[in-house]
Amino acid sequence: MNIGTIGHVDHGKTTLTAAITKVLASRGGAKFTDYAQIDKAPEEKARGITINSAHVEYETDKRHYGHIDCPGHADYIKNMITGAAQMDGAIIVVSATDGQMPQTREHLLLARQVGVKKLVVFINKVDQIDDPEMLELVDMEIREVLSTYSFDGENTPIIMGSALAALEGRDEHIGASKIEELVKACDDWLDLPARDFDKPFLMPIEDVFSISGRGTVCTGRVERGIANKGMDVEIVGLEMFHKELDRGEPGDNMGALLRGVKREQVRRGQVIMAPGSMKAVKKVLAQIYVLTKDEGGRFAPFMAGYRPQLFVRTADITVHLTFPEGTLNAEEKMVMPGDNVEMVCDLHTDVAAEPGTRFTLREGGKTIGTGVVTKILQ
Ligand SMILES: Nc1nc2c(ncn2[C@@H]2O[C@H](COP(=O)(O)OP(=O)(O)OP(=O)(O)O)[C@@H](O)[C@H]2O)c(=O)[nH]1
Ligand SMILES: [Mg+2]
Repeated sequence: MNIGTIGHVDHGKTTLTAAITKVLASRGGAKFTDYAQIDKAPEEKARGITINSAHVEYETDKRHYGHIDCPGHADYIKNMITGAAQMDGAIIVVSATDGQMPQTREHLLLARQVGVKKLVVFINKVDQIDDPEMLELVDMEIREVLSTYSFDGENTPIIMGSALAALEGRDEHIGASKIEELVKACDDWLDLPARDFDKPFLMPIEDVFSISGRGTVCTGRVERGIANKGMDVEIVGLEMFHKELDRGEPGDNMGALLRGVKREQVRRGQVIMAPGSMKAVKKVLAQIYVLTKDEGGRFAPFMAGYRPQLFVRTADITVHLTFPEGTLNAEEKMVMPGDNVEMVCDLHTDVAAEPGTRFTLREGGKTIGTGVVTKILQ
């Protein structure tokens, strides 16, 4: 299972990550990774965007975790939107001295939008708080914020401790024992993601051939689900047909022979999928990260009405971008390189998509942004 630490700057995400590896290393479930090793994360290239992030791994009695920690706010934004390291669940770190802060909320919102269903809260730096009532207040406040962003504020486990104490091997009652509690809460509360194998079948069409006397063959790489010979499939934008597919699994490159389908009816960019598993959409709401010029993006800002190309799987569609209804000063509002912004995407042709579908935006052959669908509008 993939998780990560998220939360406001300086609240202790990296210290906590190091502390988890230290505590679990003491019983053989991890290799201790010190603070300095985590924060000196190697640069990673993800879809042309540089994301600085560190990955550590550890094992509990129940599960194996891959854990991501990013060094900065911008890296979290990019990571969540691109899904460079997908999080199936997260640990939100909140310093007891500050309580929830703007980036606490921003990370919660993004986590929600990219499909993280459950979180565990670690209230950190309790070594600096003498007043127990203060901790109660932080507890109440964070439960309220969780509910605001549609998480289960009432039942989400909240653990209070000190990552630094755990890392330094002192004050067991707020240190190591709280890390044990945190890890146990992750095991018990966070749900394992559905495996790609168990999801409905979907294959983006890369190429189309026609074999005379037999029919039309579409090739592509299976994104998820299993295809079995003879099963019914739907081609988005086409009606349902009864087709013959050989078994295909996620990751397989395959060709699907579609009898009765004409060459002209299918094209690159469409998807073949389990009937009814996804809809063809024309208009969606999306969270978009706009690349900076150093990341190869635009030099100048853009405004509502901007029309880049949207790339999703094998499809390439012109998109018309506007601000959501109710945006203040939408006429004059500018989107700057480096911004994280919510926009309405009006697609020139429809495409198979659902909340969580990721895409990139390109203009004149260069990637200028990356996004994730948060809502289907039409
Ligand atoms: N007193 C105290 N200080 C802590 C605790 N945990 C972390 N710190 C300190 O808080 C500061 C920030 O900790 P980091 O772990 O770097 O915080 P971060 O959330 O990773 O920060 P960014 O990655 O920059 O957003 C450091 O000086 C830590 O030593 C704690 O439990 N108690
Ligand atoms: Mg950090």
